[in-house]
Amino acid sequence: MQKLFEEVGSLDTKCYEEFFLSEDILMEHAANGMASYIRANFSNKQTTLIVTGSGNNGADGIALARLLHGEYDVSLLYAKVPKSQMALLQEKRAKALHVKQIKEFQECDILVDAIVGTGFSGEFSAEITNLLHAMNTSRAFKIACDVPSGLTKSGTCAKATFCADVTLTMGALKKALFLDEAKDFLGKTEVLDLGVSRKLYESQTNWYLLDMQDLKLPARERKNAHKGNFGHLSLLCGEKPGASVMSGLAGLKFGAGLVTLVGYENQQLLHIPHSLMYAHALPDNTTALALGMGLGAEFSDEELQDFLKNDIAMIIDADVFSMKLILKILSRKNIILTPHPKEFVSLLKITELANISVEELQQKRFKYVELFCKAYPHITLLLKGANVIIGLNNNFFINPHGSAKLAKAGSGDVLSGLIGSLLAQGYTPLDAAIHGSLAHTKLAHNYNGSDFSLTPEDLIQGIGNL
Ligand SMILES: NC(=O)C1=CN([C@@H]2O[C@H](COP(=O)(O)OP(=O)(O)OC[C@H]3O[C@@H](n4cnc5c(N)ncnc54)[C@H](O)[C@@H]3O)[C@@H](O)[C@H]2O)[C@@H](O)CC1
Ligand SMILES: Nc1ncnc2c1ncn2[C@@H]1O[C@H](COP(=O)(O)OP(=O)(O)O)[C@@H](O)[C@H]1O
Ligand SMILES: [K+]
Repeated sequence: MQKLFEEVGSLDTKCYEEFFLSEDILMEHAANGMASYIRANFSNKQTTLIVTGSGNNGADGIALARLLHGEYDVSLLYAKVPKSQMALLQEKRAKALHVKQIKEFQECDILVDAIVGTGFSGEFSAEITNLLHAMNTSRAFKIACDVPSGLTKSGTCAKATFCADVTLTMGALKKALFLDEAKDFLGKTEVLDLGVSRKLYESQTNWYLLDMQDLKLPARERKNAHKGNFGHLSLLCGEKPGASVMSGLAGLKFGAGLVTLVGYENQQLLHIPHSLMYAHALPDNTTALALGMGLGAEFSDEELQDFLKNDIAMIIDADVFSMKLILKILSRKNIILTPHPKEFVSLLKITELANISVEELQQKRFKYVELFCKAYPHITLLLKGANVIIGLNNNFFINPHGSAKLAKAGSGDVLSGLIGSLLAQGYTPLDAAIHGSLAHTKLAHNYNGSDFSLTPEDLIQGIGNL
């Protein structure tokens, strides 16, 4: 798990005030980190172009050009002339060493974007927009210095944004890098030290980035065990039974000892897989209940209220986010909600926390997750998306490991089954959400068919190889 920060200016200040480091030292380390990356990954026969802006991001780029000069065929292109004190100083040094400067974009092997960093706001001029277009269509390997130029602090992207293969970010990871919109521009990320180790540079935070290695699979350590030791997951089976069947199969495969679909009174099912049980009432030994997936309006309000009255741990998804009865359980401790953005917008409206569009939510995902978790501090919330956010009270976790392979109906049903299974097996709601989500994204990652072809059945099949 890695720490995430809203801003790193205060961390830089700590370096100046507590560790007596200067801005120059920090910048030299930033540039050196980028130079080391280039040396480790590319031969000095490859041409490098560094495109710089007027602020300190540009200054990082000019310092990098100086470090590589004499060793690599490196050119500097000023998208904007140096303006900040550090940029002017770096320009002076580069000039003294006769670092090559060019006036127009040229093809190269390694392209470094140091136009703007965390100081960017608004949109670029037509000139920089055109330049970014040329950079983005270049065949070069693309490196973003600190952040891809065009990404703002809040995580939204300018109309023209640099599209990096790798983002070498300074000091610590910024939250803005992990908003859904940034995912197409970021490439891989690496953190560069700024003259002190990352551990010392970083301070307290309540936002974390999940690593794939954090995944804790359900362990079957007990030898003298029976199915009753691994929980009983029950799932409401409604209008679209396929959804709960997929959840149920995922739950069984992920280790729940028993899985039962609970249908409504007049339900007529053609067939359900033989490994799932079927009932019309909630089995007494249920240890976790999953509801919402394909639910529809088949159960009456009274029936649903009876289910919700149970004190059992629950994972709630899909259709329930448009029902007012959800308000009755939001003070409970053992509940996980797993809305996608549209469902979360509905939940925010029902709870009267906000009346916003999906677009606004997507631009301010962090803010609205924090708002909900503050209002309902016992609920574990998992907001789906390209980067999943999981929140409980004042702690937040981002899972960035998913991919567009998962953008298909039924992926979310499998996720509900994975989380429900862990909940049934005794994981806390927060752990069930974190590890269920990590397993879900690992399943997509492990799938070796073509990206467009992943189905919920493939995800379920893959559980056996986790
Ligand atoms: N101590 C420090 O300040 C350190 C800073 N570092 C680097 O400095 C960066 C932050 O530097 P700055 O605060 O100077 O900010 P930036 O370099 O990100 O950008 C600010 C500059 O960009 C221009 N700008 C802003 N919006 C623009 C727009 N829409 N179109 C065109 N130009 C625009 C501004 O006029 C200003 O000159 C970080 O991202 C990082 O790369 C690192 O070297 C580490 C140390
Ligand atoms: N582009 C993407 N990148 C990563 N994960 C994605 C992407 N698109 C969808 N997902 C994941 O797939 C799942 C989709 O769930 P959901 O929208 O509820 O679908 P359904 O209800 O049809 O199963 C979520 O876990 C979501 O985070
Ligand atoms: K940049």
